[in-house]
Amino acid sequence: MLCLPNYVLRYLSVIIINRDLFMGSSNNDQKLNNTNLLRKHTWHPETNELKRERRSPGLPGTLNGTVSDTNRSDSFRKRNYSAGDYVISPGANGGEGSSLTHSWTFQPGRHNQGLYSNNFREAQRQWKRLQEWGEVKETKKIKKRFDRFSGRKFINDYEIVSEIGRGMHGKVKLGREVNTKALLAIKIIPKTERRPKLGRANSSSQKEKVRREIAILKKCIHPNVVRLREVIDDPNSTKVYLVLEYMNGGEIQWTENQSPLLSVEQARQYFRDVVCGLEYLHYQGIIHRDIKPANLLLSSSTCVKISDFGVSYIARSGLNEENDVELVKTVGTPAFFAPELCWTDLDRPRPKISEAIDVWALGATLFCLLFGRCPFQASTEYELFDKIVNEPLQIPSTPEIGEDGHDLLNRLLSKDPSTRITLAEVKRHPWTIRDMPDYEEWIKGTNPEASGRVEVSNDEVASAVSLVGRLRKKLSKLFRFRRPKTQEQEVSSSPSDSSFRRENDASNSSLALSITQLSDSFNHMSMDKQQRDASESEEKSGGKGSVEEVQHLEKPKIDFNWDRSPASELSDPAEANNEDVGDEDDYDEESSSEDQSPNSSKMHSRVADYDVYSQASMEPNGDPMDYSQEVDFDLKKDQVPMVAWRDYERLNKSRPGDDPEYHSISGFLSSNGLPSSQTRATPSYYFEHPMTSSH
Ligand SMILES: Nc1ncnc2c1ncn2[C@@H]1O[C@H](COP(=O)(O)OP(=O)(O)OP(=O)(O)O)[C@@H](O)[C@H]1O
Repeated sequence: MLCLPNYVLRYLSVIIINRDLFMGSSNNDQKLNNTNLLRKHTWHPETNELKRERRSPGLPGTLNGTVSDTNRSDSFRKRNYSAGDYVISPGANGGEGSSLTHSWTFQPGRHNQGLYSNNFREAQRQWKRLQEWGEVKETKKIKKRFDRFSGRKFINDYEIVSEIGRGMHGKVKLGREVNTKALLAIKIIPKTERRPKLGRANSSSQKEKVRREIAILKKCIHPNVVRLREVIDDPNSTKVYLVLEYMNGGEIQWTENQSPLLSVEQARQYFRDVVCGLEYLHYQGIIHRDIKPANLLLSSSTCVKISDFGVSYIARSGLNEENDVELVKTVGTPAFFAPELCWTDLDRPRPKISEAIDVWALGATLFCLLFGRCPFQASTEYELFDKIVNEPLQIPSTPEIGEDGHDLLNRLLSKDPSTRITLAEVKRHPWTIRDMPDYEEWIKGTNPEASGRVEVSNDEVASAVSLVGRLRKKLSKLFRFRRPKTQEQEVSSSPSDSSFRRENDASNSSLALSITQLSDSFNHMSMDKQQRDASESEEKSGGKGSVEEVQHLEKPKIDFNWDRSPASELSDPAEANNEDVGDEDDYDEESSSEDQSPNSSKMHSRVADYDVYSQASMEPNGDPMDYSQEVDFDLKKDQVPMVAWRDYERLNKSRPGDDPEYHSISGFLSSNGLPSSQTRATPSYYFEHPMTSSH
């Protein structure tokens, strides 16, 4: 009989089992299932469309049974529909309000190979490729470009493809390296918190967070730690750009209505990866302090990597010798806090805080992955802390994790950090190594000592990000909003104005104007609202004081100064179609290095951008729109209608109803014939339109 090697047999069985995936099927239902089986899908409420999600398929074979969906609520639909790693769309067979019932039995597919044969080797192969990146690249200059014909946006060597997600402090974009076409994640973090909000870190802690994250990522190079490729930190920019390895599986999806989404085998596999990453970090003297499923990202080979080092602790002289007060700070996520962090008992000494807090959080994370809920739950933080410290751990009976599973969880979630299991012990625990063909090889291959120790010094943390000087910030704002001089502005002066002059160059009259112009611009932005408020308060008070306020806020005259076409301004002909642009939403915050010259004609287009936004983009109630989160890029003169159109569409969508203002814009743009990126109307057309010029 013909003897075939094991791997060939495995591939053959995968092909036979999944023949419909490979050969197609005439049955529509089957096709639907197959499509859904290949990728996780997300329902997009705005378009009522199913879209393929960035997340890679997980490990088939995790769910046997029926998944049904019958007239689920809207809020439920907005979340991903998940069934194991597969998603059923409510819109797939009929759109809004339809019901859909599907059942199937999963079969092991090609993605389960890693699971049974240990994905460690694949992860290592992938890791080798990443190592070709070498040292983290540090770039001190940022150049942003927008190709108006294709609508493509670029930051240095990367094209911005889409947005992956947003965190508390920044956002993450999917980027594509222009030369290699490799996908990367670009994390954009403000160097300082712009508008500190209640419950948000203040400016200095934000700076510290960014610095720590960069300093750690620069040094920590490990297959289970998200890899940093480049830091783009332009001193003239208020943001820092971290170019990271793209984790196309996204965050681990582990729960739906408090039910687990992962099989025990998947949870175990992910757990092993986190143990390796964490062991490496501890070896390097780093306590992560925020281990939880949301900070664990999946790569294409379903290898899990630790991310988000914003609250990590960096020991100066090895973890064992430290007993820093810094460690006592309760940073991280309460549900994953170790008992020693929740200590409220004044009669008993608080146990020493060490890297064991990460081991607890790892236990809590494993609990989440296995059972779809946190080990301790409460409605208030106080109650939660009390439970974490005093309540015995209850391990659910399903799914069945065996005695060794119970033992491991009990030891990970030991209330006393001195008896808590260590990571070295975890790696040899029977539950961890179950199913591993050669666990000794794994333990040897993942020994952190092999990678050598790196040190992250305080100096490195302190110098991880260049700060934007106050002066620079002022200048960048000034040039962004600077508008052509008027006689009135020439003679105006204010205390801030003169102090600014003293600080810099008294002879520079154009700079002397700047603060007035700047504040004028800001006033202009909020003018309509203030006018309304002022007249309201005048009405209420019946007095005259508020009238002065209104007069003070008189609308500045719009004067476009676009003698030259943007393309002709570019010195490099190759760049003729690629204009320099601000970042997606940093339009009102920063300009790139080359825009700093007051003589730059790009500056004028920025002035125009501002005016366009302040005029064209009011909320229907008259409030100026907050473009800090919305603007995709700076406008140039012939893009104005296009952006306005897009805004119209967006507003109109989100506000159905009859708003004449927006319908008027719509009519105007449609009559212009090309309500798309091809529109070639100029801003003057736009402002001559009776509706828009009436503002
Ligand atoms: N390298 C990456 N590859 C793919 N997705 C990523 C990557 N880094 C972050 N993400 C995703 O981008 C989103 C935002 O990430 P970010 O770290 O800014 O937010 P966060 O995890 O909520 O952090 P924070 O606690 O700082 O707010 C998250 O959904 C995260 O999963």
